[in-house]
Amino acid sequence: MEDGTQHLAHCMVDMKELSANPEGLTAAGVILTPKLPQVEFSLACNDLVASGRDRKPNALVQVSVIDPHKQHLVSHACTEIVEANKDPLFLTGVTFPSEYPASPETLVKLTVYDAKDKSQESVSKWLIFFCSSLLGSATFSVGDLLKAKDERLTLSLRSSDGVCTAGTVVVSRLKMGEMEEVDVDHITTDIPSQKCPLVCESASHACVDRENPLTGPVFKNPVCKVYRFQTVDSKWMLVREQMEECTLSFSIPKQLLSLYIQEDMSRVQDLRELGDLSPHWDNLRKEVMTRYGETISSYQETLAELDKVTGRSFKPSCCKAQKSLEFIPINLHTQRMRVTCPRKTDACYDIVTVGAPAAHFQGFKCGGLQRLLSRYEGEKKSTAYQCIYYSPEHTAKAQEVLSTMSLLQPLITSLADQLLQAAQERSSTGLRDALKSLSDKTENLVHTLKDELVKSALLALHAAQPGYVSKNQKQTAVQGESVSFPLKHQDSIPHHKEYDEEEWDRAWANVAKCLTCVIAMVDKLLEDDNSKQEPVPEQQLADVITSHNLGEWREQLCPPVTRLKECVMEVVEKAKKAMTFVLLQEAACSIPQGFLLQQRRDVVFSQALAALACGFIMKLYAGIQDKGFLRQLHLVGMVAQFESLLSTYSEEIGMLEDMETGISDLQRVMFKITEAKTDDLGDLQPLVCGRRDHFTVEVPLPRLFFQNLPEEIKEGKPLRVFPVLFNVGINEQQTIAERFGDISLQERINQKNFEILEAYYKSLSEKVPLECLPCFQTQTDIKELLETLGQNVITKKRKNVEILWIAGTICRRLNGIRFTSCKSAKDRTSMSVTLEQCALLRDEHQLNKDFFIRALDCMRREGCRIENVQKNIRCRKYAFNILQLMAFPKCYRPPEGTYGKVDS
Ligand SMILES: O=P(O)(O)O[C@H]1[C@H](O)[C@@H](O)[C@H](O)[C@H](O)[C@@H]1OP(=O)(O)O
Repeated sequence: MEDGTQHLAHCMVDMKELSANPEGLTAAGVILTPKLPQVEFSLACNDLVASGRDRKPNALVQVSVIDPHKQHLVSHACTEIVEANKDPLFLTGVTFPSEYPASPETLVKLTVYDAKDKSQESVSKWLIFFCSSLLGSATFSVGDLLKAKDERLTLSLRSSDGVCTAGTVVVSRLKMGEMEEVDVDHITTDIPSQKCPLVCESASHACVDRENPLTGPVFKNPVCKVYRFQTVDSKWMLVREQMEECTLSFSIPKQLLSLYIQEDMSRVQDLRELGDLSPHWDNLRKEVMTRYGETISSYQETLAELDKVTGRSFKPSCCKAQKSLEFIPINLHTQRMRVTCPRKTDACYDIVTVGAPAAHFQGFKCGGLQRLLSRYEGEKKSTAYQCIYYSPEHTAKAQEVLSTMSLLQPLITSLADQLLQAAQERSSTGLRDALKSLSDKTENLVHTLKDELVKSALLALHAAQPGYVSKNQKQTAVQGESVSFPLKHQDSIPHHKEYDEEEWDRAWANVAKCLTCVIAMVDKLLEDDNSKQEPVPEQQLADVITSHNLGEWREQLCPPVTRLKECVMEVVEKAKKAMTFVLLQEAACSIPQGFLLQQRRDVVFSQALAALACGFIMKLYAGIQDKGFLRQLHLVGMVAQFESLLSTYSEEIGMLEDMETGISDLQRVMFKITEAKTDDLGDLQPLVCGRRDHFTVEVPLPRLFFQNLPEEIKEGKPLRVFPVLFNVGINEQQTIAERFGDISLQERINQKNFEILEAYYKSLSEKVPLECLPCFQTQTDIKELLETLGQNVITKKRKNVEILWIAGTICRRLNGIRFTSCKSAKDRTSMSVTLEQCALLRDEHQLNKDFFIRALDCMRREGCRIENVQKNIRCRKYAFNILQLMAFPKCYRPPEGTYGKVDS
């Protein structure tokens, strides 16, 4: 028998081997299907003989693979312990993912142990082998199983001396998606709820993959687990968990960092272009530029560090406070539960798990973003003695005006050129079309420029130039706010002429006038063209000919179009300076705090966006053939529901405050679907563009999939997401918060996000027929669920996890993206994900109630989440102690033996 250390070592080798072929993808073409697990089987034993005569064994099977090259055993999987049963039937199955180099020759060794007594469960699973006695073992090849009748093998278990038979082990192949209804009582057991191990019969040997073929180029290193559980009517359901990493963990933050750098560099450039400023403003500008420079070089350093990281696609929890990785989300994984039930189509339930998007490196001593930002706004207002105070709304408006102008100006120029091109070609339709677009865009621009903020900022900028003296030497009013800094007349500098307040109105009105001239000219040309086509008397015909001789269309149209372009250029330049001046105020009065806060916000947003993009793509791939879903997506958008289990005590308050802002900032994100140039992996990577106030994530799809999308999506319609966050703390810290502290943060978050969710549902039901939503067995009306949620968020009830359950259910019913989070998405998150999975099996797949706790324990003991813990801390134990667990709601407590102190 191998000792525990060997088991552990083998297990780690195993993990390495599993990730050896990280891509798991076939070559280019329409590739996106990683090969799915092909060989999966369940185990049961019969007639086991325990050492003590009167005892029935507590059996577990340890599954090892004999490595043909190295000729040694590699631990592969382990079942749960079935207590006091000589004919145990194990719920945890065995799977060989396609990445595992299994072949028909692969030899599998099954070793059955007797865990003696229940107290042994309090030690780690891997140590159980130390204190267990070996009952017997059997070996078979994968080929034997595939060839066997009904793909089932019954093998004799040999005792350690190889002489006696210690019972039998039954190996039954499992096939997802190929389950027939089978009568299940040809193996007798002592426990009525444990019947036949035969859960799957297939008509054909070919494993048909009924999952969506598009599983994606961004998901990596799958970990799979299979189980079988009994339904209320004594049938068997087959369940597979698949957990994957996401390459977006790194690629989105890296793209964002480049965009932040680019944005800040262009801010610096804009500030330079403000021209001469009086010494006071010039000094502030220099200081602000220095700060931008510091941010830029810090981000460049981080980016360089990240570029050095290769081959990793997740950040383990132990690196959460590492500076160079602060933009990377913690422990980001996707998890899919697939369920096969007799006579039913398979169902999949997806969830994204991620550590709280928060500035772990910067720490939480002074709280998190939500608190820091509001405190900072207050302070800024009262201490902005050096500069002009603009409200956050004004600053946001200035950013918006800048973005709009940077989009519209080049567009107007190119539409003006298109108009001239159409004139050159004498194309009436071309002229009309180009004119229509040109008018629309120019009107939009004029509308943007008419904003009072532009006008008042121009006045403020004028006053900030060297030698300015105001009419009455009095403080200048800036849009209802007063300039708290007295603008002094500087004698040494020549005086400006008085500021002409009407000048700006004339400037933007000129743009409108130029457009009117262009429209009039196009009308005239088209009218002339029309009349030329009508039969006309001789004299009039001569006039038409003469008028045409006056010049070609292009020549006639050129002067007003050129004037329009010049006017647009002129106003945009002025407005850009004005808005840059507003942003200078914002930056100047916030030195250094504002810059530090912006960096914190960038960090948190980066983690949140990586998680969101991962969830969006997972959802999109899964729903790519679902017309209702696609319709909902482009007509309204998708809910992204974050469940958080942070406590409102100590440093987790700060985490939650960071998370709240990070998630809310996701409202500034849109998605666009594009057609990939090729099906190569590189061309299928999402692309982020935009700036802090508005980012777009472009998701390329292979041609085949892109072509079948609704026209609106193909045309590049921006797709919205509605992020919502619900938090309920569950641990001992939350107990303290509830007894002696303050849980108002949690209450406020839940209330606010409930309102967002409610508003989303309202708009969804107005725009999309509710038949577009997925069907569920539990057909409680969504409205009713919302009402219950609404009541729960206002009810004072300790650790009211029902809020999370109902919010999660609503999200699934609304076809949204589910996220679960805690500090590191390792321990509490694992409890929640497994609970949610079992609740879905109970509510949607008639899981037998006697199997609920067993299923939950199996998943927590042997499932993907314990592998997640292993990946993070290289130890298979949830980091809870007994005292902590006593404070947990019961259903969040892991089974004995799976938790404890983690040796680092
Ligand atoms: O995954 P988490 O629940 O955030 O992990 C916590 C765990 O809940 C807690 O009991 C333990 O003391 C640690 O703080 C874990 O956080 P880590 O971030 O250290 O994994």
